[in-house]
Amino acid sequence: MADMISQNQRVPLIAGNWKMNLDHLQSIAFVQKLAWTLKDARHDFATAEVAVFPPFTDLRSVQTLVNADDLPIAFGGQDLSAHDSGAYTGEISGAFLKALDTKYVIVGHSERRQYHGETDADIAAKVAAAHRHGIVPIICVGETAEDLEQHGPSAVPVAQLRVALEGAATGSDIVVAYEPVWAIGSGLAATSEQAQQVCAALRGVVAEVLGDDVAEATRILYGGSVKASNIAGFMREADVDGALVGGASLLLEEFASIVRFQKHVGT
Ligand SMILES: O=C[C@H](O)COP(=O)(O)O
Repeated sequence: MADMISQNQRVPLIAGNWKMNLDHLQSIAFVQKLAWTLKDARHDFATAEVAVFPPFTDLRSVQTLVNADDLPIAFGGQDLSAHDSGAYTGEISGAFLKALDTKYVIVGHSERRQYHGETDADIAAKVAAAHRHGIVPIICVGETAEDLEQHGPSAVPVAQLRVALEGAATGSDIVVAYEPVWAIGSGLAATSEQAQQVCAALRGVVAEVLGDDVAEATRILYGGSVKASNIAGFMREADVDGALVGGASLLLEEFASIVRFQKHVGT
């Protein structure tokens, strides 16, 4: 069946990373309004999956709401520990995230690399931890402005992904997010052509490490100053299967508009 899988069969994922914004009460209001807005707009969730990534302290509230109202919105953690339990003050285990029904976890976000000194090896260990607990890691990679100048657009993200995939368990799902650091929160998004070039190279790494079938089925997202006004260009690209959205994921109407831009699936 491998040759039957095409990029058109990858259901796009629009993921909203709230970073350190919205407390547990605000998270309930936001998710409820997002669900209403998408329902009013008759959003077809089969054509674009929606996920939010609240702070850890919000996850139980979001889970309770999503489960009680049976909302078609996935949620995940912004990070997890490489360890399963023990004396690791401040860390959150994949087991705890799984117990709250989290489907995804962001791993290796550039803010974790920059402010918490996470290395590629740490990130590989976190990918392994996510898979141990049945959580899909969204593996973030991306180059800084200096990397771009010195090595071009693909070299650093490709090298980062190669190491991160050392932690991936055979047969377990992954999502990759290409987030050029210079585009995050800067208002200066990559062009859709730049995103396509790097996402295609990243798909090549997935193929090399995990095989062609996995590469064909893996969603690769673009992140960095995504807005309702530029999502269409990214989604037209063959190797871009959605977006990891930061600032715009906190703006209800803006985020709903990004979600509603649908790539045609199964055509
Ligand atoms: O995780 C999301 C990214 O860091 C992108 O953030 P941004 O959309 O605010 O540029």
